[in-house]
Amino acid sequence: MTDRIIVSSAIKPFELRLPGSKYLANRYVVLAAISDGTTRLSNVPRNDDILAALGAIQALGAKVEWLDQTSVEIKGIESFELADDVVIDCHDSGTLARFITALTGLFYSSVGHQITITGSQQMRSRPMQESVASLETLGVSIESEKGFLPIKISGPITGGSCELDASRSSQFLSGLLIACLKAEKDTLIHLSSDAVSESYVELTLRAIELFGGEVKRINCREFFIPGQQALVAKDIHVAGDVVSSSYFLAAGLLAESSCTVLNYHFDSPQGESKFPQVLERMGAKVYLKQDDLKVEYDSPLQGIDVDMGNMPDVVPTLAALACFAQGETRITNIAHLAFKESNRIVDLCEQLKKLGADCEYDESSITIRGGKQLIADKVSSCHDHRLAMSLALIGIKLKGLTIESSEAVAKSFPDYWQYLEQIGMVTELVLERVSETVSAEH
Ligand SMILES: O=C(O)C1=C[C@@H](OP(=O)(O)O)[C@@H](O)[C@H](O)C1
Ligand SMILES: C=C(OP(=O)(O)O)C(=O)O
Repeated sequence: MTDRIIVSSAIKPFELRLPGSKYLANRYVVLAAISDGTTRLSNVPRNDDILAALGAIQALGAKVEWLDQTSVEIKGIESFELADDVVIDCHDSGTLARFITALTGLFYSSVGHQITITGSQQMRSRPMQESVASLETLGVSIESEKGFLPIKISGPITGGSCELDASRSSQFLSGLLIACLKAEKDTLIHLSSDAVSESYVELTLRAIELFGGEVKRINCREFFIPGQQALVAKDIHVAGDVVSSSYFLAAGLLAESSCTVLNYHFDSPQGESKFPQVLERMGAKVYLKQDDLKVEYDSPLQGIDVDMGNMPDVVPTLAALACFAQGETRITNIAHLAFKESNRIVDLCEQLKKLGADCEYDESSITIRGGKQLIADKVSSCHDHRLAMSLALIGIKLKGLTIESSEAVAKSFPDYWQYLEQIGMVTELVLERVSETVSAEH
């Protein structure tokens, strides 16, 4: 556990290019694993989630080779017949857990080999029941304790039709859409209610299309997936991560300066790619310059009422900004944030309150009244990378703020603190705590 203190901040107008999108990389990695031939991915974010995803497909028989720091070659899996027992560790990645659980449903064994899927303690308490139930309907055998990881799984996915509940996470649907491309027969998925984070389903459908796969979206609740499809390996440059961009756009505004993100992924279907429009509503000036995005401070930010159902991962970024906006910010339609790495409604607000923020919440919304004088104190990331990165932004206005468990950023953005340094923030590890831990261990 490492505490990090925000020592100082002197942010001038800056520009930067962000690492590749973990959202796209997660999809490309699993699709490459079930494609014929060798996929080459460049601009791959080398974070804990993506390293775990590459480890997972490797355990299933894909060949993975790094060509340089950010380029990787993936040769697809040749046989879905298990030659041995396999254990897959998803670490903290919800996306991987849901995608790989569906994918491993394709594997079978005539001699009783099984795949065990596990994850960190945090991941073992996040929902998996929906994936388990729909896979069982499609012919897969699963052993688990009430549907949580670790689970033992043996396929194959025969296909047919299934109901799926995607009201807590769209990842259950995305995983199933990908895996069923290779099912023995055609599959019809019927959603029992609308999917949350719906834009991520579109992200998945686009990625499937890129690899030559076909899914027919009959209507917003029904998907038809022809079985036994042959996917084609691709060469892909992974576009920049729109959620990682949000921290720097917010940093520029808090510093009353400007941020230019080079090669911003404007045409991404991911909801969070529209975060600049939210900032514009708060009073920021937003410019599109060919492939680049510039967000500039103009006048004090204003609180807004905003439905963030399709932008779940930038809610903590918005909450940090809202603390310094004039008036009230109401963030609605976010009940599914309770099932992230932390409970991003309760945990986020409780940390903000520690600093004296005027913040309240219920099961599907957060309200923050900005402009309250905050006190530099210790807040915890609750081992949630997005809380660590967003809470650190408050340090731009509040020197001496300390983030406990700051190492959580490794999940999606291991170089985050170095990036902050590049734009003019000085942060330091609080060594006392590290030595306390060491002496406590001896
Ligand atoms: O499919 C994906 O890549 C993701 C979907 C979203 O999750 P939910 O659908 O659970 O909201 C998002 O919050 C998560 O970070 C990544
Ligand atoms: C929720 C997230 O990821 P996952 O669900 O894949 O753990 C995230 O990156 O904010």
